[in-house]
Amino acid sequence: MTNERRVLVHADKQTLAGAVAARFITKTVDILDEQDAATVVLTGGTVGTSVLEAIRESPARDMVDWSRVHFWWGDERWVPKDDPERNERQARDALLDHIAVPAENIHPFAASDEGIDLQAAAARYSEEIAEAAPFGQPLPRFDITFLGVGADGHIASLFPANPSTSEDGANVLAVTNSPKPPPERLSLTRPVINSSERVWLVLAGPDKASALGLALAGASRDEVPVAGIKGRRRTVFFVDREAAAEVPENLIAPSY
Ligand SMILES: O=C(O)[C@H](O)[C@@H](O)[C@H](O)[C@H](O)COP(=O)(O)O
Repeated sequence: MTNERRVLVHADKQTLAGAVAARFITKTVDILDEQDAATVVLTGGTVGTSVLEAIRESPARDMVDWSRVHFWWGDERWVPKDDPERNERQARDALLDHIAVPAENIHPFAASDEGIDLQAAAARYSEEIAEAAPFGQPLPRFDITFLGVGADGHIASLFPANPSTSEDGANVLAVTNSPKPPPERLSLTRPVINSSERVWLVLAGPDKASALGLALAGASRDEVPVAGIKGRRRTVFFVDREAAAEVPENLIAPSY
């Protein structure tokens, strides 16, 4: 199988979430057959959260040995720990609080009410990522990284025409001018995201069609950040029909 970006189209958002959940469970079981642990990077956003809910509701859920799965985040909103807008809070409600994953396997960003400022929170997460890396390696092996995609083509908290989007000298960014509220966020940088073995992008709805079409047609990664995303082994766009409206036919994988 090549590392070319693949587009898998599903009838609607609910079907998409169910299909991604099933694929995630199967792939994670396979990874754990070959490795001691599986490392997953979660995304915020409604589609990413729907996928976590579908994993929770899957009858196959506990085929995964959750004790060997680690969870990180691609980005986080700079809000208090228990704010319902916090990606960690939404992921715990959707899945993490419902599976037997050890607390020490969950690696959230700091929250705005934990006594450090945004810049220090970015530095701390960058250090935690580096500390989790195998000896001699700069980064952990991220086996699956989920990303939602904004209508403007943003991924994580990397937004168009924003100098921080092309920042590649750090692992984690402090974002202070996000066009998507809240304005202050924390985000992995593009090189860290692209260090992932697999990047799974999940998007649904007609408002995503333009960004996806542009990205696959070769748009600038600074103008359409999702255009600059590519995993080391696999890059799969899981989309619904509405989001696929501007995807060239030859890029759409046959649906079984
Ligand atoms: O913290 C966030 O807001 C997300 O990480 C963000 O990147 C999100 O994934 C996209 O905006 C898509 O969101 P939807 O899936 O809700 O369209």
